[in-house]
Amino acid sequence: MVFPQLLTVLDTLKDQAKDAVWALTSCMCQQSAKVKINGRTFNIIKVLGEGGFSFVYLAQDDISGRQFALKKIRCPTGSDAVKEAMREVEAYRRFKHPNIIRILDSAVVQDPEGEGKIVYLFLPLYKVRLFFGIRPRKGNNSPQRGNLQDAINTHVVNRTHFAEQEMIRLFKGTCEAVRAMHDYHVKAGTNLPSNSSRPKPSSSRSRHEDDRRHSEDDDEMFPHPEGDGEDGYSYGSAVNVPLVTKHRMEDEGDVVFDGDEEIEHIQSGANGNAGRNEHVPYAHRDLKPGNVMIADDGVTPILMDFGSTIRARINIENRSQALLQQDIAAEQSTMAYRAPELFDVKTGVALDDKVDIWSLGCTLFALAYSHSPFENTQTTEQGGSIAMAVLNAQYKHPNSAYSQGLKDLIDSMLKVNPKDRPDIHQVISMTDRVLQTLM
Ligand SMILES: Nc1ncnc2c1ncn2[C@@H]1O[C@H](COP(=O)(O)OP(=O)(O)OP(=O)(O)O)[C@@H](O)[C@H]1O
Repeated sequence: MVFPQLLTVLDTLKDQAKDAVWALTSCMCQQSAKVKINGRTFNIIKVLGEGGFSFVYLAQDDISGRQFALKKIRCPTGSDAVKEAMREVEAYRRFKHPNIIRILDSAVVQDPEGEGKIVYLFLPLYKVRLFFGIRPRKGNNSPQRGNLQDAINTHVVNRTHFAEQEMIRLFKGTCEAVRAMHDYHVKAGTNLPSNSSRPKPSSSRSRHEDDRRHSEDDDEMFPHPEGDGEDGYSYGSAVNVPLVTKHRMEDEGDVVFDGDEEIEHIQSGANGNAGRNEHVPYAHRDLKPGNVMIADDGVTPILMDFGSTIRARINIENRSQALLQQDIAAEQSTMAYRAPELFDVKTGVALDDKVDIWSLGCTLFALAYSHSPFENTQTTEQGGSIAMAVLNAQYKHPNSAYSQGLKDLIDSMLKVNPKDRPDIHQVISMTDRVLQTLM
């Protein structure tokens, strides 16, 4: 059955190409493309970024002039892509923290150019000041902007590097965002769906390809466009656009989109534990410099991109569950930052939030030395795979002026056995200690 899969790949590529051409032509012709959502018109000023399954645009409300980052996720017909996108929306809503990006609004519309749907996420805009992809040299008073990967790239081009204190502060803010996820609590007595109902993707298929195999029956899961009280944006009541379906999302924690087959309405206090909070850790699962924005103040890191976020604790009881988790990780977590236990998922173990600690170790290493510890290693340069380097924790610190405390902190997170890694609280304490030695 090569042909249906091939057609699906071609369809996905065609969709991506359409977005790219649209973005390019609107840029070159100096005229702004427009998108109409819920009766409101938004001018698309430019492309801010492109991910595996989405484009992020700078969009401006025609009437108020207010600007947003508008993330557009194309969801082909007959797929689970909408559910996946809604899971991302739900994750954005779930975590409220100064170092975590908040979602202002979301909408699901019929794709005017195809049979599928489009999920739009309205996010606060973080300004990126780039000159052909390169931020200006330090010393010209322009604050750090873009994401941490942009900052790393700028350092590479300018042959500079982060000052240790600055780097540690950015890292600590990122860790505090991660702590909010690992420490997530829900009201007692809630019925939490399991992660295990997720359909089995194949590592040889893209998310969209795989999605096509599932029936489209989840329109009622779409969210109601919502404003947020604290200077968030609201569509108001005008609804004269192809907003295909909408669904009121309850307050935080009430509706969960974790299982593909289930939406569970959580009943607080149902088992008599009302008043106590239950610890339900979430893992980001794709921590890397490219997923941490630097806020407009130039110093506050903001964690974003919750497309891979999942409840952290997953018991692996049999081989098929192990392969499923391996496939999900292969599809959704960036290889050079992915924990070893996700490359080779073992039966009879539990995956947990320590996968993020490994990625934090890789992230801090990348801030210090411009690349993940498992890129540009002797193993990979000699043709060995990143996976082999990761599974053996094969890396070494390049020569640098960074403190031994910083190097020890990185090493503590890059332990092959997750149990040997510190938890996020310990990482933050260790980070504080390194910071103190620098002041
Ligand atoms: N709020 C924002 N303000 C400014 N730029 C943003 C914003 N959100 C995203 N971007 C830009 O768009 C890029 C892609 O965003 P994001 O990581 O959310 O997309 P994605 O499709 O999930 O990506 P990936 O495939 O890497 O996981 C970011 O790296 C960033 O450069």
